[in-house]
Amino acid sequence: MNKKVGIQGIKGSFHHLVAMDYYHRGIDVMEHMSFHELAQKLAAKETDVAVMAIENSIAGSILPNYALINEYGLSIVGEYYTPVNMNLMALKGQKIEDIKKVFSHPMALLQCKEFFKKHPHIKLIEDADTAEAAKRIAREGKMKVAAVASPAAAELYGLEILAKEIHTIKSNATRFLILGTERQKPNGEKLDKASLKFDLKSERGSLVSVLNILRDCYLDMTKIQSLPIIDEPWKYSFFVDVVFERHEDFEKAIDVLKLMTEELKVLGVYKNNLV
Ligand SMILES: O=C(O)C(=O)C[C@]1(C(=O)O)C=C[C@@H](O)C=C1
Repeated sequence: MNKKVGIQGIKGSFHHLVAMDYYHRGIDVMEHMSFHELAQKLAAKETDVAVMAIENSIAGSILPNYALINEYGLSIVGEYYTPVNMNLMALKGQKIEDIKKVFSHPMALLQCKEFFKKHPHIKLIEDADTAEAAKRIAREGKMKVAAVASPAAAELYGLEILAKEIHTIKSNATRFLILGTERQKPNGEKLDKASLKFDLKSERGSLVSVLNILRDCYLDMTKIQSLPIIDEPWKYSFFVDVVFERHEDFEKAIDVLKLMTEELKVLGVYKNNLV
């Protein structure tokens, strides 16, 4: 039976392209129109795994997604980094000057801020998904509006690309997480990366003590993200990614961190895919 892979958005979205690249074949892609729905359906086991964008090299972290992973008790079983190519597309036969409104996912619009500064006559409107915006323009036959989406979306929904590669920096890339409901089982791959979540009191030196443990256990921190604990003002949760050579080092660090932090959770141990 095919694996049911949840994505945010529809076919032609960046999530869809990642699902295809990551799994190659043997999957049924399940479309969702929000990250919340994506997390909810995975937690309810209506899908087997989910692909979720977590960070873009221009636009930064998608903070609510950290909270969703935590809230729904999801497990990170893999990660995938991919170049992201943003394009302005509309019904055939128009020029940029004809376009009055552009629809796209807020993360996509953020990645093209510099381009739109040069076209101030265009109104930017946030949408649920890049590909869905493209599909809707095609379906409704709307002139004077455009979408920002992948070349695959232009092709799938029959739109013309008016301006290609409009993202601010050519090396634009997004990190995606592959999520499941259970910890990644040993699969022959070297699982050399982990994501942790813990809470800290705002006390002098509490964070630096944690960082010292990571160093002493030979863990290399690749990311740290804080998020407010909403019912305890001025207290924070920290989401930390680490890479390591030896699993024993990671286990040792966890044993110590359990004593030093509150609510320590291992969100996942998986293969480092950043090469
Ligand atoms: O709308 C899409 O196509 C998406 O897959 C969403 C999303 C995101 O959430 O960051 C994915 C990758 C790109 O960075 C822009 C948008």
